[in-house]
Amino acid sequence: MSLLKVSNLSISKKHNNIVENVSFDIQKGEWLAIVGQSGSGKSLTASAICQLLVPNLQAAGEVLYEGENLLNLMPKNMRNLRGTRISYIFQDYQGSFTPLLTIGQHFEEFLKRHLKLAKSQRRTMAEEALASVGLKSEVYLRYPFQLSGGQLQRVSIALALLLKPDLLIADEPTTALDSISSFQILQLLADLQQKNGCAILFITHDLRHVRKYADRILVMKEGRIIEQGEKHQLINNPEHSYTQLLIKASLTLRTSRSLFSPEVLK
Ligand SMILES: Nc1ncnc2c1ncn2[C@@H]1O[C@H](COP(=O)(O)OP(=O)(O)OP(=O)(O)O)[C@@H](O)[C@H]1O
Repeated sequence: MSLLKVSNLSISKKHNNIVENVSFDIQKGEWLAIVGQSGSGKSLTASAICQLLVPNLQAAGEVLYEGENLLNLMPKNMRNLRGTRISYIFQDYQGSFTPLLTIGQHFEEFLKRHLKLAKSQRRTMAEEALASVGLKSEVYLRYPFQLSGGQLQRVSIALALLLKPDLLIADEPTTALDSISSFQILQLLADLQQKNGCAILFITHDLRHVRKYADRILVMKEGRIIEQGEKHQLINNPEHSYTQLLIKASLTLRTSRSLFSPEVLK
């Protein structure tokens, strides 16, 4: 059975569809990538899953998780589910932090909201989470502006995975990072996924990352899914001319043999 099943999801503004009849499912522990050029509707699709669309946009259709259509969930229930069962990390990781709160205070707020624990237990849990993403415990006392982009994105991942969600939605999590930090962050996500077994819905327009990490790929164009399939099948035998173009474009970006060597791309 699928972990999450999206059926005929449409997103509209004043009755004009921006995303149209999108259907896909995510299996437990799977890494599913949504690719497509800028403006194709990837982020809106991801945001709609947990009711994160801005108020001028409406979602219709079905997002089935544990027998419930998440589009109809009451706001309070959705807030409880978000961050615990389904978590997000975004490209704009800085925007996810409150500048005047330390990293530790972010953990405190999050844990107090979702769990009943003693202060010392919360501190231990936060420090273990920081360690799991390769950060020292001293980061707990720092403010967001005192961390690099890569470090801050690591904190976002630690917070997103803190309560062991079933699904992590990662919306272009490395776009704002340099290429070395990007690969480190993605490798970290892959390692944590191995450990935690969560599924990842990975939004990107960079096929290089998809080649390495995804199990399945879904291609969007102008608000619709035009092709989806298992990674090797889709990359080696793309049916749609747009998918062929995307793959060709990603191949011309080959700059270093090591980055794209068969070992890396396997
Ligand atoms: N609040 C909004 N009101 C109206 N149109 C919007 C709104 N948000 C996004 N759009 C439009 O919806 C379309 C899809 O946007 P979306 O952000 O999902 O694209 P994307 O594929 O994620 O692009 P990118 O890779 O650049 O993030 C775009 O044309 C965008 O301009």
